[in-house]
Amino acid sequence: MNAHSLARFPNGVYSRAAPIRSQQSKENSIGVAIEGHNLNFSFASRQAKAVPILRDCSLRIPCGQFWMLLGPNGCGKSTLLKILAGLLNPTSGTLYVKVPKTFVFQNPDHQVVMPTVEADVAFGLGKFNLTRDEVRSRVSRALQAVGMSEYMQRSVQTLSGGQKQRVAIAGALAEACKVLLMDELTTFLDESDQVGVIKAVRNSVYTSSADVTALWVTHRLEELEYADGAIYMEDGKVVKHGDATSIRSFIEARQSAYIKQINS
Ligand SMILES: Nc1ncnc2c1ncn2[C@@H]1O[C@H](COP(=O)(O)OP(=O)(O)OP(=O)(O)O)[C@@H](O)[C@H]1O
Repeated sequence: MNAHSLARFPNGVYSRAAPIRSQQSKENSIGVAIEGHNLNFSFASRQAKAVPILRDCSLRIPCGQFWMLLGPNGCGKSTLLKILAGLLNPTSGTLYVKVPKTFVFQNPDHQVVMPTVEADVAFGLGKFNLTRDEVRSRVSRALQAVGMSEYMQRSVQTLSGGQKQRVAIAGALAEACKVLLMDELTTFLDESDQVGVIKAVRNSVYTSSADVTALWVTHRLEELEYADGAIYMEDGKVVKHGDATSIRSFIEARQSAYIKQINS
């Protein structure tokens, strides 16, 4: 079994992620963590008709950066993220995602499964044949990256939602994950936990020697201040793709045009 195809699933165990059956790019461009071209995805309706969800989505995210994926409800953000994670297969298109990759679930209780923080972060390391010292060292570096070093011996039941999210991210980092895919992690968190998680991700990307890349789905425009780049989707399509500042201006202009339109 390829350890890199493993993802933690809601049943509380590691399971094999669905393989990406789309054609992988032949040249995995150096310096690129995620690259997709003309990705399409449809669900089958009850009448067995294909309902298009993603249409010709193309994106390119460089290694070692923190990117965000934004767009209105139902535009296809989670579907695209699941395709990048290998949890769904695109109907057509080409895709390259660096491995190991980890999909971090919105509800940390689906991912943080061991009794203590230390045991949970070490949970996925069994398959690597590491010495006890190597395991300790990986766990300690991962917890440091997410600002949770002092929680090593804590029971996970005593952690807040945001702290659990950070432990889930540390688990991925300990396994030398290269791409973190995160779906609206801050939705159910209070403001200080939200900032804690987002800073932990940013710190993991910037301080890691392993060239970690993160893609973060969010509804919150203000979170763009932490991002290097962003992708904006509408109605199953990637409408704009670029640096975080220009995407923010683009979305604000679109929102004010919409408000003018409904007020006129
Ligand atoms: N299993 C499914 N069967 C049929 N349609 C689905 C399924 N899952 C999602 N969809 C539809 O696909 C579209 C995109 O959903 P998706 O969850 O990707 O959007 P989203 O942008 O992440 O939305 P939100 O911001 O509300 O979480 C929506 O219209 C949704 O109803």
